Amino acid sequence: MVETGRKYVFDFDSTLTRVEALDVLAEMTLQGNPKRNEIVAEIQKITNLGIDGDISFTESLERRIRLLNANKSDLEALVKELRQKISKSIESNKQFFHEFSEDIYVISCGFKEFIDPIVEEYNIPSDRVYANTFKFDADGNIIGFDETNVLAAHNGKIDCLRNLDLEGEVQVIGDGYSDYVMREAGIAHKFFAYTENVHREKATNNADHVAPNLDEFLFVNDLPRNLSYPKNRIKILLLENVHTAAFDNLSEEGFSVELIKTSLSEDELIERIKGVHVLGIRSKTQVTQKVLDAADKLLVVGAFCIGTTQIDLEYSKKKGVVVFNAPYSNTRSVVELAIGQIIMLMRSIFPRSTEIHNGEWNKTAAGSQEVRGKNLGIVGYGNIGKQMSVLAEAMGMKVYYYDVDDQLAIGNAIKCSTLEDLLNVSDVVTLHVDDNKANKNFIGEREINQMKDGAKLINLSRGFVVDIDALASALKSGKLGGAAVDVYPSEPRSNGGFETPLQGLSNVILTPHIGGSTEEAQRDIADFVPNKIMDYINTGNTVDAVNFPNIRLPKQNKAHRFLHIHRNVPGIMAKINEILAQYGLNISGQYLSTDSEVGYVITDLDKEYDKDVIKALKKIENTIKFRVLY
Ligand SMILES: NC(=O)c1ccc[n+]([C@@H]2O[C@H](COP(=O)([O-])OP(=O)(O)OC[C@H]3O[C@@H](n4cnc5c(N)ncnc54)[C@H](O)[C@@H]3O)[C@@H](O)[C@H]2O)c1
Ligand SMILES: O=C(O)[C@H](O)COP(=O)(O)O
Repeated sequence: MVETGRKYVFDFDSTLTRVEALDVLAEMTLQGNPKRNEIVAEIQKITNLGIDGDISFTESLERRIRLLNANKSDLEALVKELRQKISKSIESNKQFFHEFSEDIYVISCGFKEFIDPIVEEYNIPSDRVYANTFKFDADGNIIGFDETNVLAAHNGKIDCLRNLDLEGEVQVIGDGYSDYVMREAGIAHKFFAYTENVHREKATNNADHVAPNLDEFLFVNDLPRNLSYPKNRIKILLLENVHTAAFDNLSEEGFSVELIKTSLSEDELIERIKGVHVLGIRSKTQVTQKVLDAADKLLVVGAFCIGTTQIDLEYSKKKGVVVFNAPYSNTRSVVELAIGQIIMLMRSIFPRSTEIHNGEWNKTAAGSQEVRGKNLGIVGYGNIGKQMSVLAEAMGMKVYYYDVDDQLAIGNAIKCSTLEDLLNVSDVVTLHVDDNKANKNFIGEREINQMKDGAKLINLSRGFVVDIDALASALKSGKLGGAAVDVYPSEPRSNGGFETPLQGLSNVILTPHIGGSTEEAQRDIADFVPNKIMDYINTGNTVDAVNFPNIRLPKQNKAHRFLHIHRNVPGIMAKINEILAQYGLNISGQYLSTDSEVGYVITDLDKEYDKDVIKALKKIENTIKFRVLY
């Protein structure tokens, strides 16, 4: 970073601090006043009218001071309060204010009495703070302001800056009308609309650049900063109506997030993925090779669900794109639905309910049985299968399970060594195998014929697992006594029309892939997946990534972190370390995790180093991705 000869002119209220100081003062002085809320609202209204230029600033100041009813003794408490209200990204970038102190000015229509003590801590001395001053009476009451000060007049900042006659490029950073007019009048060279605390259209519409925080301002100017890359520059695209809490979590972290209600087709996604750093999807969106090739900035795919076969995991890895999912958040929701379905199917509740809807009373015990003592066959004894086992036993069912992996029996469940054994014995078969494509048509005509006559089949796993035509025939012929189906070989991308051969069949419960769609599950996923995403973006952690070498990194402590993803071919590690040694870097930690395809090396090092090392590391043959974090 180079000394630029620029001058930086900061506004105070709602820029350096998150608040308008006079509003805070009003809140304090009017405590106990029965009309407090009314007066505070009036003061805020007048503040905004002044900031937006709808009334003259002098008028706004006069009117507010009249309503304030403040005393000199209140100012100490105000300063104390303002110290707690420094803008977040200003506070985290103190280094900039210290290093560039000589070039930083504050020009504010606020008052030196409270600005000076605040900005002093940011190395800005009183003689570089241009602001109004109060007038007090003999008892210390604030009765007005120094009217001869240029800043007390309408558009006073223009005159103030003109009088300063600063050399070099002058950049103004502020949130309001009075700031951008300095640029408009030609006294400042650039105006940065600062939107970390308030977003004023008049300011943003007239800005040379909108800075959602100081990180952005420092990044654009290549100035020393606390963050390697401003978070607002990280674009996140969330599809398939993921819970809005995910949007809130990621936006609050400072990322730029877009939420789309539906899934997108491959072509649409290819169009939208450009410039996107993080893609959030559920089970419908196909992240194919073509999509990944079009993704020029993609770092992470977050599957806001359990299944991940909709994502080309191997190709993502080759591209250095890390994939996370939510392996447990909706487990319980699926299990509860399946339990409900077992009872509904065994009691033939849906046919009885449909009859009544059609105006028919059919009280009968035919085809209605208790679940107590019946055999439940669980196919796929993973997270969902095991919870099913516990709840079904609690209802008095006898549980049998079959899994391709060696799974430990929970409770009194009985392990079957073949699928056929399980199918032969079960009154209800429930499928919870994973979404592995090898499970296509895993349950077909042959397997259905191995089931007991009149048995029920439940599929909440994946649509392709069951040959749906074979299932429809078995239901029509009476071989099976009922089915509950939540997933289909082909599902629409958004809500609307849908057809399946299972429609209209008796004792068949059809649901639109809602096994995991409960408020609780979606809310939990909306915390779980964003946390994984943020951890990877902010620190490089890949714990729980489904396609990538997992690594839990220690906290970065005043260090810069190099993240190097490469194809796992011999000699890369040696090359990385050769370059680090060549540039004489002081390494405080190095971590490596590999699988057969990729290697992920993380190096923590002292802040001071020759930045050319980055170019050299990026040039190493077989490098897939490289990032610097601080
Ligand atoms: N309907 C929904 O809304 C919904 C919600 C959540 C999960 N799911 C689906 O439920 C399924 C299970 O989820 P989970 O979290 O329990 O997964 P999991 O990975 O924990 O368990 C799957 C189990 O199936 C076993 N398995 C795989 N293929 C098998 C086969 N051919 N025969 C026998 N066992 C086999 C695996 O060994 C594993 O133990 C997944 O397909 C998931 O996508 C659907
Ligand atoms: O994989 C899953 O978790 C389920 O199939 C749920 O998927 P969804 O979030 O698209 O409903």
